[in-house]
Amino acid sequence: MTSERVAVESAKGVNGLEKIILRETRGSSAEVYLYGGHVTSWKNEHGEELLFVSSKALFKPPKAIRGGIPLCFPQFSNLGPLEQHGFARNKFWSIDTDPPAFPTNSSSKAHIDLILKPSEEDMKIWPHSYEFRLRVALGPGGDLMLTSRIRNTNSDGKPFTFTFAYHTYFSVSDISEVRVEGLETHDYLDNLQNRERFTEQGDAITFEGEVDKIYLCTPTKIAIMDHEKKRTFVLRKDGLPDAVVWNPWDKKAKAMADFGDDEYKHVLCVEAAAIEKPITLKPGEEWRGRQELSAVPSSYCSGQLDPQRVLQGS
Ligand SMILES: O=P(O)(O)OC[C@H]1O[C@@H](O)[C@H](O)[C@@H](O)[C@@H]1O
Repeated sequence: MTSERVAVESAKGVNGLEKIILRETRGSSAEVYLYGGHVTSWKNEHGEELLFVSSKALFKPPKAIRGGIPLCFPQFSNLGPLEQHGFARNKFWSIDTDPPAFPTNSSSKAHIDLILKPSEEDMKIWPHSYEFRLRVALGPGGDLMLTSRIRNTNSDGKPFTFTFAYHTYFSVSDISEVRVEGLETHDYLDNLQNRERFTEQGDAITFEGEVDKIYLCTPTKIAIMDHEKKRTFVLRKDGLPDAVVWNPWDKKAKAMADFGDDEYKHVLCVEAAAIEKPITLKPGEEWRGRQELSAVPSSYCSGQLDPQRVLQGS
């Protein structure tokens, strides 16, 4: 059927890297690179890009792509012996042609299933056998849904432990006009202060400088309000108690070779994550972590929008 072909298409991306394009009938789209199992584009039905990818992103293994949605697994940041953010984001994933049934009753044709399994070389670095299945799906309204299923397939009876994050780079008009609702009053570990624990004060989070915080035990819904664009991103998550908020600001931006000097103004990372309490799986056990993003027009102007309605609405 033609509609089937339009919904999921394979194409060559930057530097000839293979990518999958998902299209929904109303016009929204998404792109996923097999390199990293990495979502690099999410556009609404008007063709507007909702994710940030740096103009300096390299698209060259072994460097992870700067922007979109890198997957941090099996280690978030440098919280362990592995390379920063683990290795899933710089491995080549495969298309999973026969994924086990999904419990979600998504009717969307615009989805792709990817799988990552370790090679013998990989097992020298992390001596565990696993199957990491990722489903990327576009809902009828243009929502972007990512579901990760990670299974321990060790045959030596050993459990393994990991931390995880969907390192989502949201495209924003001007970081100083953005506020995040849903994390206020929550405890966080401040990566800029030796991961010391603090409690967030105030009504909402706004940005005036570098931020790198791991919010703990956060609600399932977080709103990112872009006043200038009159757009609100709603992040819904399941199985992912923590939420990282990161913006490198000017100094760190300049220090990153694959990030433009002024690009920090147009990006905010809010990352659904499982960090504080690492996940342990025994052989045969599976963990699931889901992140769903939607972008809704917001008419926030002089307090017109009640953020609670955004957070509590369906
Ligand atoms: O440059 P990387 O490895 O992609 O990491 C970017 C940032 O990712 C964030 O998630 C971390 O909290 C930051 O500490 C880190 O700097």
